[in-house]
Amino acid sequence: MKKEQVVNCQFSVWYPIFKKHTIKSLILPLPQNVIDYLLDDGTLVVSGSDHNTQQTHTNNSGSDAEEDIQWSDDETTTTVTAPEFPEFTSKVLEAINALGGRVFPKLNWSAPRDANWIALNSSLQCNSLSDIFLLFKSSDFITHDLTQPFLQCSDQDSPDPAINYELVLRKWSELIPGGEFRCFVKENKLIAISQRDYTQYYQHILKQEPQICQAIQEFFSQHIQYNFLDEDFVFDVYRDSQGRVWLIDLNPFGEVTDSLLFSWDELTSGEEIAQEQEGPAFRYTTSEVTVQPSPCLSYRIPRDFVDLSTGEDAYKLIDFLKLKKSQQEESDEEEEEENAPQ
Ligand SMILES: Nc1ncnc2c1ncn2[C@@H]1O[C@H](COP(=O)(O)OP(=O)(O)OP(=O)(O)O)[C@@H](O)[C@H]1O
Repeated sequence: MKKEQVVNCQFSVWYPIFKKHTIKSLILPLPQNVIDYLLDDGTLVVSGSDHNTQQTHTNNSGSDAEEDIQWSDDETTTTVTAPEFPEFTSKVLEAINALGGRVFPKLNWSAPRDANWIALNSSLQCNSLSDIFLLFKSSDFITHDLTQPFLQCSDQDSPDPAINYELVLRKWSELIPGGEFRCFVKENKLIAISQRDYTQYYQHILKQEPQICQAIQEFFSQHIQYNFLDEDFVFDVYRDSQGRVWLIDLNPFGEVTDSLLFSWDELTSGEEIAQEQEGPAFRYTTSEVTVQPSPCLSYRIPRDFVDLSTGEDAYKLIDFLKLKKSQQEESDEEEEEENAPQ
């Protein structure tokens, strides 16, 4: 996979080409000070002038954003005032309103799928900039977009293309995971289709396999084939309850994209897949037995920590601070004992 393929798969590159066949979205340039804020991992802060800007945190952040921190009387806590971006905030709110009040946020390539557990509603649905910041600041996928988008490219000797970072806001749509499929295109030929949410068994896929496969093939040949900048790429689709197919996302054809129920070896060599049938190979989970844990589970931390960090359960925070205090007292006592004359 070449750097150019990654560049071509940015949202702002493919969206204008396939606008009619995908979910309505708006693209906002990301100012440098917002990028810096997203990359500053000193504090996990709920921010934005659209919400309360003050949060109390335990003092373990090591942040160097000194103007943002005021020491409180109690030395175990600091009051953190999130930086504000008034102009950007109003543009984002305007865009959210234009999209119906609820949005799905992404950067140039990725959505913060690994961070949905931290949101109060455990979802990527956002209605304010602070919702978006909380997800973005908690997501390794977003950090990857910002810091190393060309990590897995084969042409490492060539200079990295310049990237203009963008906040993508998509109209929130209730997508049923069983309707999502990932399609692999090599030399402008649709070679493979995989159920996207492969950790679950969906009976309707088993029952409607020929219809699903045909609908996706038609969608590809009518709207996608030969219209994209590369001849090798991966696209994600959603088949709605009326059988209509929508484009959800476009990804590079290579290791950086999850091959789901295929392997990149098979997809690149094409041998095993070609043997199966004339059209694309279609794979889906066929029984409960093969159901696997969700791939994003490893990104989670215990719910207690989430409640603490979001202040959802005030009593947990109080218990936590009490615990810290008693631990401190214990260690002070131990120190005193150690230092005591023999
Ligand atoms: N507009 C939307 N409203 C609600 N949910 C959405 C929307 N767009 C996408 N999703 C959900 O979020 C998931 C991830 O979306 P998307 O493919 O855009 O993210 P991504 O980070 O590019 O993922 P990947 O890295 O797997 O390509 C989709 O599978 C879908 O379930």
